[in-house]
Amino acid sequence: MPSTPTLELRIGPIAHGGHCVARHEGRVIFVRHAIPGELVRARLTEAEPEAKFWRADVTEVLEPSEHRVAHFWDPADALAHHDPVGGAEFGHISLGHQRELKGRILAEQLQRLAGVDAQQIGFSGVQPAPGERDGLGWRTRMAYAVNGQGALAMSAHRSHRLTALEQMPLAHPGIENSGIYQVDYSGISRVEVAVSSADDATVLVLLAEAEPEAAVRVARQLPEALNVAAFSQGTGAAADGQGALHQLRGHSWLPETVLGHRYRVTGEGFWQIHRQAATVLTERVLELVDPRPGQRIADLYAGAGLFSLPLAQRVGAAGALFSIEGAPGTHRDAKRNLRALDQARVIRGRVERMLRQLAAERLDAVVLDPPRAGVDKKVAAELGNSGVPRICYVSCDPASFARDTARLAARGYELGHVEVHDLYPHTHHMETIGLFERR
Ligand SMILES: C[S@@+](CC[C@H](N)C(=O)[O-])C[C@H]1O[C@@H](n2cnc3c(N)ncnc32)[C@H](O)[C@@H]1O
Repeated sequence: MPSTPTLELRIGPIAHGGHCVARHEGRVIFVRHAIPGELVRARLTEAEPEAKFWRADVTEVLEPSEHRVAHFWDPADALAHHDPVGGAEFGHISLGHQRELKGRILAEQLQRLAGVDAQQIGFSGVQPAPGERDGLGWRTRMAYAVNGQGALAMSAHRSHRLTALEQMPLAHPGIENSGIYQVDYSGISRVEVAVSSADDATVLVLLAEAEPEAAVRVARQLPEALNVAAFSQGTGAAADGQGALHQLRGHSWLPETVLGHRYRVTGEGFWQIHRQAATVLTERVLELVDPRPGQRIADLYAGAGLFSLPLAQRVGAAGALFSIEGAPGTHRDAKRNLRALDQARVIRGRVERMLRQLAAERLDAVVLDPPRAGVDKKVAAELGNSGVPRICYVSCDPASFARDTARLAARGYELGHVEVHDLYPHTHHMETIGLFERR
């Protein structure tokens, strides 16, 4: 029985961050595992008397939404467990309605933070990945905690409580069938697993923050076919990438192929998570930016060069492509991935510091794909002052995207087109692409 109090709540609108808004005696309560319109009983998880808002998790549904479905994964089912694991927090909502809610979140954020009416600029709803049926098996990258018994585990939302796992239905079958769940990971802090979407089979296991003897012992237990490396993060910020990778078996990188272009991605380096994301996003960026021979384009937060490579190819030898990435390992991948193209200038550094250097380059377009936090104020201001005719902004967070839309608008850039792709089914995440043109 729960020791914390429960409340009966009528669920209001969906909000950014995967929860719905409800009110109790005038106070806002952010409720997880609910659907707008439902009447639920919810357990308070954060309820400081003086706090402006509280948090709660649904424990019982008194009046279900017509869009409620049985959760596909028991450990994440809030109706079955008090501390459901995170990572599939929309699994109780039909896939179609998940997309409807994500579209509402984007529209609300754009309206509230940037004063933009999404419908007026042609926003036509959230698009599923091509061929999507059940929203399962899409994650080509997984990160697991390790519990006290050495088993792969995940934590509940805003909690350190771990649940041991024997499967994760959102993970790519190449990961699920690789034999990783049957191993004792004692002595390892975190396990990251990635599968190549080029062949759906090559798997790399990264043992993070591992005691050296433990890493060797675990590598011996893992099936022979798997590539294994030990990884230590170091102390720097992600973009400064002070991590060190130590190869234990096979390669410490994965091959990827997107629209006929071949890439190599180092274990700890960034790559899109959904098995189709790299293709979907590259196709859309190319269509929106429409690069022409001789043009000069910058790809900021470029990762391993996913967009840089086809952009460089399209601008051709008479053009120039500037690919800027902060993490050293990922930058090295980009250098290697773009080495055949003389027009590609692959620059390592933080965008905040490098953008000024591009000011004299008379750019025709900028593509940017920052981390969840979006671009910082200074980057938005410099981009806004750059005079570049078009900016294609790829974003994994609708709130920072809307905030940056307002910042760019203040410098004369109008959001003329926005689209959202459901590249994180059964979670509240989404991928937004916006095209800004200079007024
Ligand atoms: C969302 S990923 C996009 C990568 C690439 N566009 C792709 O789709 O594969 C963001 C990238 O920005 C890098 N990054 C984060 N902060 C940065 C910064 N301040 N300056 C430069 N790169 C940064 C990360 O290392 C990561 O590779």
